[in-house]
Amino acid sequence: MTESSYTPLFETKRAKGSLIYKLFAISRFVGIIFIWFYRATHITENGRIRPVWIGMFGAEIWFGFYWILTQAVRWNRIYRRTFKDRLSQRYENDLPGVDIFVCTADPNIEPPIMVINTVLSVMAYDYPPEKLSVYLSDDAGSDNTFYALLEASHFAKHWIPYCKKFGVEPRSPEAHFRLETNKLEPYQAQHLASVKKLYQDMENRIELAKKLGNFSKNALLEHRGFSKWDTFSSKGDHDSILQILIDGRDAEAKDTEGCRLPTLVYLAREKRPEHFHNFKAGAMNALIRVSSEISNGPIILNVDCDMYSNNSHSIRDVLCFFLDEEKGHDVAFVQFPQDFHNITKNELYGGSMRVICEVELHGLDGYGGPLYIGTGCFHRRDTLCGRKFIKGSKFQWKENSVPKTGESIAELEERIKELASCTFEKNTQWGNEMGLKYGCPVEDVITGFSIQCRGWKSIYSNPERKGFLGVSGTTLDQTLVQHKRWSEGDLQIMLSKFSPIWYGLGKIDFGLIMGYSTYCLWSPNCFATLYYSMIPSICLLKGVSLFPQVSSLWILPFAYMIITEHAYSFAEYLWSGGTALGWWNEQRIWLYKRTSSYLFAAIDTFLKLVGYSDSAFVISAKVSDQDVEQRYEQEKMEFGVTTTPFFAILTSLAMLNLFCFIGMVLKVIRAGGVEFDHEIMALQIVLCGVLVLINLPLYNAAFFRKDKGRMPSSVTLKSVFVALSLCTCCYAFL
Ligand SMILES: O=c1ccn([C@@H]2O[C@H](COP(=O)(O)OP(=O)(O)O[C@H]3O[C@H](CO)[C@@H](O)[C@H](O)[C@H]3O)[C@@H](O)[C@H]2O)c(=O)[nH]1
Ligand SMILES: [Mn+2]
Repeated sequence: MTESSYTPLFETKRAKGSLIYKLFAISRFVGIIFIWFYRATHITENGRIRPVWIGMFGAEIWFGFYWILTQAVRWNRIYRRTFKDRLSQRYENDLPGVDIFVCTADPNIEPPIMVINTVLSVMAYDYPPEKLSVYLSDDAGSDNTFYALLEASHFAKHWIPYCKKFGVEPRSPEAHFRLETNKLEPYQAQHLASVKKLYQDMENRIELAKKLGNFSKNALLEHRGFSKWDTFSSKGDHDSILQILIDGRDAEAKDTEGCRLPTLVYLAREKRPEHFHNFKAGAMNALIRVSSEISNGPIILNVDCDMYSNNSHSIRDVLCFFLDEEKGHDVAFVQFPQDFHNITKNELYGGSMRVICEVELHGLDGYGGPLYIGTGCFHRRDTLCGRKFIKGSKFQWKENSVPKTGESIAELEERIKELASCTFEKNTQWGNEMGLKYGCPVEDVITGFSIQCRGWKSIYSNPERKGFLGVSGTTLDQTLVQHKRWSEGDLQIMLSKFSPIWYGLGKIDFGLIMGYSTYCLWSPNCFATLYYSMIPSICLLKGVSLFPQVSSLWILPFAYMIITEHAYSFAEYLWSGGTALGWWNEQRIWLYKRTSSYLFAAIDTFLKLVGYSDSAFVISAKVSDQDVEQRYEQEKMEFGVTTTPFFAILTSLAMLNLFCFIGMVLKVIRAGGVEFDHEIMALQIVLCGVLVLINLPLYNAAFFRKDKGRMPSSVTLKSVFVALSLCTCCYAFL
């Protein structure tokens, strides 16, 4: 193709209305300055500094500063559109190989049947099968998962042709079977029935094998793979197990229609108690090396085991970015949003992260690209392995290929198994300059950031039809645990050598630095939020005023900030596709995350800094009991666990606000309204009142509910005690 006839493979559009938004933001900035000015000039009373006011000032400085950071992701939003027909015209016969990595780590939390649904969905991409290779990393080294994958390798021979023949979406069997099927043509209905029957038989066999703890004689005889478990002692202590279940290069590997099949590989990297395994990052790096000897696809897609492909065209979408002749050369990775198939209408736990996906990531894209968020992300293999971007360089897609060695599959497996051993990375740059970085609970974010600092861009791909759908947490505890891991990991990045501020400066756009900082500073939000949700309420009880009185002009900036904050976030939430009640729920979960997850994340990060604690990767639950599931569907908040420290804090705070509010009301009644000055207390009454309102589901769970999801009475008792003591102490000393 000549330069002049260049037609792009994708287009980029800027969001409309950004001027209006900028004016609005400036007016809010002025509001912040007024509030700061008010605090600074009113902090003394009769020549003495009011200590409680210092805290208020501190909190307001933090909130103002943090709000400024969050502006970057709203200034400059962009949207992408791809032209897949042009891609086919130009590259159909030269498409690059794509290696797909699926990670799993625990067959109880992540049932094998769910894992293989994800695997099958990515095997059925609309892409030449001989260029597709799917790798499953199993950090549990579970023979159940292996067995399920073996079953999937057979079922794929029926499933893939079915998908392609009828062009079905999505291509995860379970998700497809969930769809309405009564409108199907008889011809497809017949095929569907038979493929469904095969699926159910397979599912039964997998279930049965798990129950009995052994595998059908056929499977054992047929597959030498099971012998690898002979030396297996536990999930943390075993040899590498590498099995090529379908060899895509083998001309015999065909589906029922005679078409080639994608390569399918099972890998359980070696684990030994004396070698730290680095969680998912370790698994990914082992996969990068092992795959480089089998298929060596220049593009790598990484998905969590619950994130099935919901759109069979995603690979083609992504290639429009990578292969664009003008703008594709510096693209390191293409990130899809994290979407979920089990979100309820008013998402009680804010699970969809709506505003992040629909607004903020588009904003980051405007400054050089979104974060790598660990799943639904396509990488350029070379970049992931540490290659720098050199300005002006153009990438040759055909470079990567695996030399033909003529070995048998078994010989190949035996030779490259070494790449997944515990000692392989010793004295290498893996986990550091090469592959995913180690030592951070959000390996994804820090890895993506360092790639961007090497001069690469990333792209946010958020087409109408969602690319991937996973499982969102179905209990409050799960949500808080997950956010603790994220906010802790992000804060660690902020304090590490790879801090967006000092490491990123000069390497990436300043807007992107601000964007990263909003996430990396999630956790420190806990302090200002805790202060603001406790002290004004206690002062209300005591009759100490912390805000300007209603008749003063100083009330204006406060009123303006409070009203615009909520009105804007409400509008933004609705634009992003949410419901009004969903927004209200979002406010609650915002408060809960900030006062529990973020607090523990900050404490643990501090302990880690002084060498007292190690951060772990607590795997998010993907299945739950039926009654828990039912309450989730009904959007009833789930509190029924005693073992979590989160609830004690949340309940204590809720009780504290309840007591302060009731105390205030009693005082007013007793004094007949004489001694109580509503004028100077108005904002505190509103604040405390809203905190009580937002906690209604919690009081309900603590005092009225009878089901298993209610607040354990031990937690309620403890919290009432803590709240009462806090009220009394503060009352005495403030
Ligand atoms: O030792 C481990 C731990 C986890 N995983 C896998 O990592 C994935 C993500 O784990 P999950 O518990 O589902 O975490 P989430 O909180 O849902 O994960 C988000 O956040 C993580 C970083 O904290 C990223 O790694 C994920 O990709 C991203 O989806 C799953 O497929 C796990 O099987 C491993 O392979 N090995
Ligand atoms: Mn997950």
